[in-house]
Amino acid sequence: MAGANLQLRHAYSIAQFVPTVSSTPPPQRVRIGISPSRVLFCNLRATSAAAATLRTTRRSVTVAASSVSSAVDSSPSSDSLVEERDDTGRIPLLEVKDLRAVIVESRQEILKGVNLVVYEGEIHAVMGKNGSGKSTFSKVLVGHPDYEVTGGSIVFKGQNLLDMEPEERSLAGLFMSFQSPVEIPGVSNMDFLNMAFNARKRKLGQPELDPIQFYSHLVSKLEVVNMKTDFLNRNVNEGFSGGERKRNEILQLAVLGAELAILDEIDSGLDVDALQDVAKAVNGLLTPKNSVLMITHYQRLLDYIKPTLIHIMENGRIIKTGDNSLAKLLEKEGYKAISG
Ligand SMILES: Nc1ncnc2c1ncn2[C@@H]1O[C@H](COP(=O)(O)OP(=O)(O)OP(=O)(O)O)[C@@H](O)[C@H]1O
Repeated sequence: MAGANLQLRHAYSIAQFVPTVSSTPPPQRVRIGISPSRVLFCNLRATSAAAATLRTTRRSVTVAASSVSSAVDSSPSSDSLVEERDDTGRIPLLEVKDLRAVIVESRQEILKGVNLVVYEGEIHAVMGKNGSGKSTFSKVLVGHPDYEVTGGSIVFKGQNLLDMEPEERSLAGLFMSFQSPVEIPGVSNMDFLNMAFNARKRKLGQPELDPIQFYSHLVSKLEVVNMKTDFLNRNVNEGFSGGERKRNEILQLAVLGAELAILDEIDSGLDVDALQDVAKAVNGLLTPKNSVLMITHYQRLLDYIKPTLIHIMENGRIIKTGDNSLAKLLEKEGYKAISG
């Protein structure tokens, strides 16, 4: 299929990025022509061609790579645990400072000053009531065109993320697993992953793998997520159960790698075995150099993927940060124990 244009009858999560398919509700089915050579990242699912049409969350104001001294909001309720964190000599992977963002169409402000610092090798969990802004925060990080950043800064590996297109963010090492991964009928999982993998290799100036070499690489990753090889021949996410889609997302992460993996509710819809498999896979991908930012509603995920810090988001801000005891408190007493 090399050289042939693929007609992706259902764009992958491009459906969540391409503005021509506007934001309400995010369509699951769009028609888009895409060349294999242009599939740069299956994580952001933005092609070079598609990305050119994206409205980005780029901000006109130049943002200096300013330091963010605390991982928490300046709110008095911030947890002392973070303030006491010894950051000496540590390299921040992600620094978010006073981030504000609105929905492009309605101009409604959703993020109202988010502060967060993630260091290399850390796992951060973001929790919070429905509608508090968790998914919006993660989508703004990857450059979702539904949102416009109106203030603050995001620095990733010392670079101003807000000056980067979604696909550049992906190349820089951001991966996002969406709550509802979409289908791409007509494109096998194997081909899709191979194209995305090679596109990234090309960009990094590294040798590409031919289909046979790539298959060997992929099989080892399948084991990591406990997926059968049958899934490779099936079209991307087509007919996959909710749990299979989540595993497939983690397979993409395993294949492509990322310095910061943003996992939005990877635990939703998973049975206990699948949850353990996915958690094991995520843990297996962790190194002292890469980090995870995961959004979850439940303590059970945190039993398997132990977070360095847990942040509670409320009304578009992080109002509290703490350790695992925060999640346990939530599980026991609900958000009233935190937000009062
Ligand atoms: N594109 C959009 N169009 C309209 N409203 C939006 C859009 N994106 C976010 N919102 C609104 O912003 C608020 C925050 O949504 P978001 O999905 O970030 O919350 P959340 O904390 O992830 O919620 P949940 O836990 O239910 O997944 C919600 O009220 C939501 O309806």
